[in-house]
This record gives sequence, C-alpha cells and structure tokens, in this order.
Amino acid sequence: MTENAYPGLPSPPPLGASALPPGTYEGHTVLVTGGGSGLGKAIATEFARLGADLVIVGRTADRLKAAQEELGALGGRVTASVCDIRDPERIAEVFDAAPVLPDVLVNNAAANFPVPAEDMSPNAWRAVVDITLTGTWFMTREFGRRHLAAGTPGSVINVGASYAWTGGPGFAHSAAAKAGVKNLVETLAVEWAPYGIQVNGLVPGLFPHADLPEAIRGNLERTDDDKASRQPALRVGQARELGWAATFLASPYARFVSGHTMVVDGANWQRRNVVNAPVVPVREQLGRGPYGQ
Ligand SMILES: CCCCCCC/C=C/C(=O)SCCNC(=O)CCNC(=O)[C@H](O)C(C)(C)COP(=O)(O)OP(=O)(O)OC[C@H]1O[C@@H](n2cnc3c(N)ncnc32)[C@H](O)[C@@H]1OP(=O)(O)O
Ligand SMILES: NC(=O)C1=CN([C@@H]2O[C@H](COP(=O)(O)OP(=O)(O)OC[C@H]3O[C@@H](n4cnc5c(N)ncnc54)[C@H](OP(=O)(O)O)[C@@H]3O)[C@@H](O)[C@H]2O)C=CC1
Repeated sequence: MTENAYPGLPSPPPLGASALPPGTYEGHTVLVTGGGSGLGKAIATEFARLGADLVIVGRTADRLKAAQEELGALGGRVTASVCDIRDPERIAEVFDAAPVLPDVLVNNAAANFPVPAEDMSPNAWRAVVDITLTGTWFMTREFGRRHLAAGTPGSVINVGASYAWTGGPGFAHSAAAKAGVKNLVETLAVEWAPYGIQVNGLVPGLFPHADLPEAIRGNLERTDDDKASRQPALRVGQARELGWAATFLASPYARFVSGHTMVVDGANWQRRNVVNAPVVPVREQLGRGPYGQ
C-alpha cells in the first residue's frame, strides 16, 4: 500500500452501527437478488440488523444456504430461493412461495466480465444484458404488478454502475445494461408514484470483495496494486456503506425520494483532468494482441 500525505475521506463507523433507529424494518420483508454473496449479502445484512425479514435469490443453492445461515443469525426470518432472474415464470414462483409479498425489492444481481467490444460474442452480450437489464426488469415487473393488485406501497432499489453515465470501455455490454437499469428507475418512479411505489438507484464505486468472479477480480489485480491511492477518497468502499445507503433509500425517512440514483463512490466517477493519463487501448489493458491475429 502506498503511503499518502493526505488523509482522504474518513473511515466509516464500524460494522454493526446504523444511522436509522433500531427496528426500522421490523415487520417488513426485503427481497435481495444476488443476496447470497458480495454486495448483495452486505445490503441484506444491514436490512436484517434493522429487523427485516429477508428473501434472498440467486442461482447457486450452496451459496444461498450459507448466506441464509449467516443472515439468519441476525434474528429475522430468511427465505432462500434458487432462481435465475432471466426466467419470469420462476420469478413468479419465488413471489408465490415467499412468506409475504416483500415490501422492498433490491435488484442487486448482475453479470459482468471485461472484453474488448470487437471480441464480444452475441451470446456474451446476451448473457450480460439478459441478467443485468432484463432480469432486473422481470423482477421489478413482478413486484410492481403484485403491489398494484394489492394496493400496497413498496420500494425498489436498482443497483447500478457509474458507467451508465460515462460509458465503460472494456465493458460495453454491462455499461449499456446499467444505463438501461438507471433509465428504468426514472421511468418507473413516475409511473408508479401514484400507487405508492418508490423506485431508486444505488451505484457502488470500487468495492473489492472476496466473492467477485475471477474475470473481474483478475482485471482489478492486473490494473493496479494500490487501488486506494487512485481514488479521490484515498480508500475503497466498505460494503456496509452501500448497505447503509440502501436502508436509507427504502426507509420512511426517504419517502419523498424517488427516481433518484445515489452514487456511493467517494467522487471517483467525477474525476477529470484536462490532461489525462496516457491512453492505453482496451485490448492492451486486457493483455490481448491485435484484433484478428
Ligand atoms: C475496472 C474493474 C471493473 C469495474 C467493474 C465495475 C462495475 C460492475 C461490476 C459488476 O458487475 S461485478 C458483478 C459481476 N458478477 C457476475 O458477473 C456474477 C455472474 N456472472 C456469471 O454468471 C458469468 O460470469 C456470466 C458469463 C456473465 C453468465 O453466466 P452464464 O452461465 O449464463 O453464461 P456462459 O454460458 O458461461 O457464457 C455466456 C457467453 O459469455 C461468454 N463469456 C463468459 N465469460 C467471458 C469472458 N470472461 N470473456 C469473454 N466472454 C465471456 C461465454 O463464452 C459465452 O459466449 P459463447 O462462448 O457462447 O459465445
Ligand atoms: N463490486 C463492485 O466494485 C461493483 C459492483 N457493482 C454492482 O453491484 C452489484 C453486486 O455486485 P457484486 O456483489 O460485486 O458481484 P457478485 O458477483 O459478488 O454478485 C453477483 C450476485 O448476483 C447473483 N446472480 C448473478 N446472475 C444471476 C442470475 N442470472 N439470477 C440470479 N442471481 C444471479 C450471483 O449469484 P449466483 O452466481 O449464485 O447466481 C451473486 O450472488 C451488481 O449489480 C454489480 O454490477 C457495481 C459497481 C462496482
């Protein structure tokens, strides 16, 4: 780790702390896609600490089972449902099987790997867009329909990425999908506000963690040995900071916040210089030779 002369943004309060009153989510159920690992599990953890019951969804039964035990130790009821969010029929079954209609939906599951645009196969594009954008839409549609039919309020949080605004060289599929995810927030917030449904976005900056797939972790490890010194905050995000933002956005204290996407990245995505670092083509960044050879 490089020593830096500047303090950077302060460290957050410790794990277990919360700005919201204890019991804020007692009697409420929160469904988190991808809640069995990484940032989804961290978000689920903060809701559970505030009294929520959980429904966690993912494709891998073992991973969900382990998370169910870990999250259940926080006191609430945790239901784990194997589901590929690309499958709308299975999504309907998950809602049917849930103990109650969840009050909050966190669309956290996504797919991603770095690849130069010209190397990307049709199936690679489909895999990422179908999970990240279409899967988010299928989940949201089911949640919205059920609340509209029941006449009950709800809150949706779509987890995004800042290249929704900027473009994401090396991640054309994911950046396009996340732009769609952000746009859905803005459309649905207006369509569903009259029925009491809030729709917001939440964008993590750099939050490295052990559950990241090899393709993403390898890319991070290749690009830098000291990620903190390359962030304006001089540190990366702590997963609980994302969880706190999610619990605020879905809480009674944010009832007039809808159609908003909150970025939790220590201002990294705003970083600009008149003279930037030298351009390195994506192929070269990813260690690939000339196209077609
Ligand atoms: C600078 C650092 C990075 C900053 C990133 C910041 C923002 C975003 C971060 C994140 O989103 S992190 C979350 C990442 N998490 C995941 O991706 C978890 C889920 N991922 C997966 O399940 C797989 O990775 C998957 C490939 C996306 C989907 O799995 P599925 O089983 O449905 O597909 P496959 O049949 O395995 O593959 C489909 C298609 O895609 C091609 N492919 C897969 N991996 C790669 C790769 N690394 N590079 C290029 N192409 C890849 C695969 O070959 C298939 O295509 P065809 O061969 O059939 O043409
Ligand atoms: N980590 C970071 O620095 C950043 C993350 N993000 C975003 O944060 C969110 C969480 O990412 P992170 O925790 O890092 O990633 P992970 O890869 O650790 O988690 C992704 C989760 O989604 C689940 N998932 C993937 N595909 C599907 C599917 N088809 N159906 C159901 N569940 C699925 C995975 O479970 P399983 O494989 O078992 O299905 C896994 O639990 C994503 O939206 C990501 O784009 C954005 C910017 C930066």
